[in-house]
Amino acid sequence: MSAATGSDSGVGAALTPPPDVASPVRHPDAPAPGTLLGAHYDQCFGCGEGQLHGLHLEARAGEGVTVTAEFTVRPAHQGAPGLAHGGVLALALDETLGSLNWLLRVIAVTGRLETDFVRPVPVGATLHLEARCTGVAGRKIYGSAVGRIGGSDGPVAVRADSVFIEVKLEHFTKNGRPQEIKAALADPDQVKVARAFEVNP
Ligand SMILES: CCCCCCCCCCCC(=O)SCCNC(=O)CCNC(=O)[C@H](O)C(C)(C)COP(=O)(O)OP(=O)(O)OC[C@H]1O[C@@H](n2cnc3c(N)ncnc32)[C@H](O)[C@@H]1OP(=O)(O)O
Repeated sequence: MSAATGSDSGVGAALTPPPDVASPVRHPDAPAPGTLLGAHYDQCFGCGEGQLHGLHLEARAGEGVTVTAEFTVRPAHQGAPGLAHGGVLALALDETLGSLNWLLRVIAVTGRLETDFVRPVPVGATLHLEARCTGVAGRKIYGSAVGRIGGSDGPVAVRADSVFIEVKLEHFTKNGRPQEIKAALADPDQVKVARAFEVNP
């Protein structure tokens, strides 16, 4: 069996929520609309301040189960001369969609991310992102996001649909490299963040 077909988990699964999908429920303890969410991990390439060339994406809680975020493209993020790499833009969408989990208070990882690149995004441009959870079906969390340039009401440059899959904290402690796991578990701020993601911490 090839790596690509590993467990066959989710292969071919649609990004369209099933008919029995439930509306997402904002957790009562979710950060208030307007709150800056902060990094879920200092070393995250999407949001961590500890990553020199990372995106340093800043996400903010919105109404319901929505978030907004901003990311300014730097020279380290280029694919073509003067233009953001598509993978970096997909990362920005992934990270913004992942931030929805702060509002659900669920730990989840990206299962599938489908991205449309609509306009080139130059170095120096700020990508204004908005994501919303479109439904929850069992462990599957559906979402959509767009990224605009030229302002928060500017034209759409990128968009994505996603399915995140809810996991337990053990997903990270069992699969991550021991030295980073040990450091994270020894950091009270990191443990606090992990608890903020979990229902009934
Ligand atoms: C400390 C700070 C914390 C907070 C940490 C937050 C981190 C956020 C980081 C940013 C986001 C990322 O980049 S996360 C990193 C990138 N992603 C990953 O590394 C994930 C790697 N994949 C996996 O580990 C696994 O495949 C899982 C966990 C996704 C699924 O495995 P599993 O747990 O065995 O689940 P399984 O039973 O197979 O499937 C459960 C249900 O989900 C569906 N499903 C499974 N995979 C997919 C898929 N790819 N696309 C669609 N649907 C899928 C199945 O059809 C099934 O639906 P049904 O039968 O129930 O209908």
